[in-house]
Amino acid sequence: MNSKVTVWGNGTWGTALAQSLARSGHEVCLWCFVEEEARAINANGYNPSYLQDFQLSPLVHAAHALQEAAEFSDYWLFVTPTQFLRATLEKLVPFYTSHVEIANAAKGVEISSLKLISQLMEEFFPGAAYTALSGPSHAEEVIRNLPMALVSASRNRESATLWQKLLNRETFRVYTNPDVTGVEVGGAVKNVVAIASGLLHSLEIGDNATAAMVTRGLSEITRLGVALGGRPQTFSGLAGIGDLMVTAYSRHSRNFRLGEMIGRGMTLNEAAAALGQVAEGAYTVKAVKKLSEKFSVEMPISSAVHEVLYGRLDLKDALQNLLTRDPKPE
Ligand SMILES: NC(=O)C1=CN([C@@H]2O[C@H](COP(=O)(O)OP(=O)(O)OC[C@H]3O[C@@H](n4cnc5c(N)ncnc54)[C@H](O)[C@@H]3O)[C@@H](O)[C@H]2O)C=CC1
Ligand SMILES: O=C(CO)COP(=O)(O)O
Repeated sequence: MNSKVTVWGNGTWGTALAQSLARSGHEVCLWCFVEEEARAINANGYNPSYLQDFQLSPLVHAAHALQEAAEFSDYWLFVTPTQFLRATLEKLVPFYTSHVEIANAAKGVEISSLKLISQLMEEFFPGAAYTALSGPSHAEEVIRNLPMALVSASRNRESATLWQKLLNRETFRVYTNPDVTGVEVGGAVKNVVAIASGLLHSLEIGDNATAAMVTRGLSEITRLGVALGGRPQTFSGLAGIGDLMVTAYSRHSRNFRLGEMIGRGMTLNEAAAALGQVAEGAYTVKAVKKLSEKFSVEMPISSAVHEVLYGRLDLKDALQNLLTRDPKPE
């Protein structure tokens, strides 16, 4: 089926997803927060700000006007950074109709409300069909059409299957999953562990230490996910360990690179500016800290990342604290 899809967000991931949808023959309206970027994409056929080296399919066109993008299609795919999503959704309420199928491919937890993205969508579009798309998927590889796989998670099987059909191709494999909460927690919190991985990398303390930290990181992601209602098995799937691996071990990862830069001496603000792209883990960690307190979930790695980024704890002291915790069963 060839359809029309609106992609809300022309950052690195939105641009790669738009191109991927066009490769499957879908017509795409790529909504741009910045008006000049929409103009430049339509004039030159590539995104001047993200993935500049890649010519976009003629099936992709850009729009800045919310109404134009909203009325273009009944398939709305959000790729807006999480902390900006509320302001975007507020403006879209007047254009929403019950025909619209909503999907989201951004990863994070809203700091102000501690809501997952599915809960934010429910706040603005009560009862809407909603699907979370998540898994190991660096945009830099997707835009080059290299093979990957992700999860289409919805409580409504028809919606999960609909997005699977829209997106699935040989190089873009899509698996359905009913566990929206688990998939969203996995995608959001792995970014915090990826920052920890970058921090450890800067200390050059070895692969063993990173493997141990990432594995214990998966434990705390799972603990939080299950406390919020997710299924344990989701965390051993693509949206759990799969995404954790690709983010904690890849040079493409914004979160890994942010952690590495901070570990080498930059402040958070300096590292974020040098990155020039969103590293969601730096925001999600604030929400995770509050959630872990609210649900009494022990999350020592996330807590250490929070202290290093926002507290006064030196990285080496944070590591020392982790290494000297009381021994316990796995
Ligand atoms: N880059 C990647 O490979 C992947 C990213 N993601 C997730 O996708 C989401 C977007 O990430 P990227 O595309 O990498 O970000 P990016 O940093 O490349 O782009 C950020 C986008 O946000 C827009 N923006 C800036 N201020 C805004 C505002 N106030 N309101 C609305 N939009 C605003 C920018 O114009 C730009 O389009 C994040 O949640 C990220 O975790 C998920 C999978 C892969
Ligand atoms: O979510 C991602 C890959 O699946 C991208 O992670 P980064 O934002 O750290 O690059």
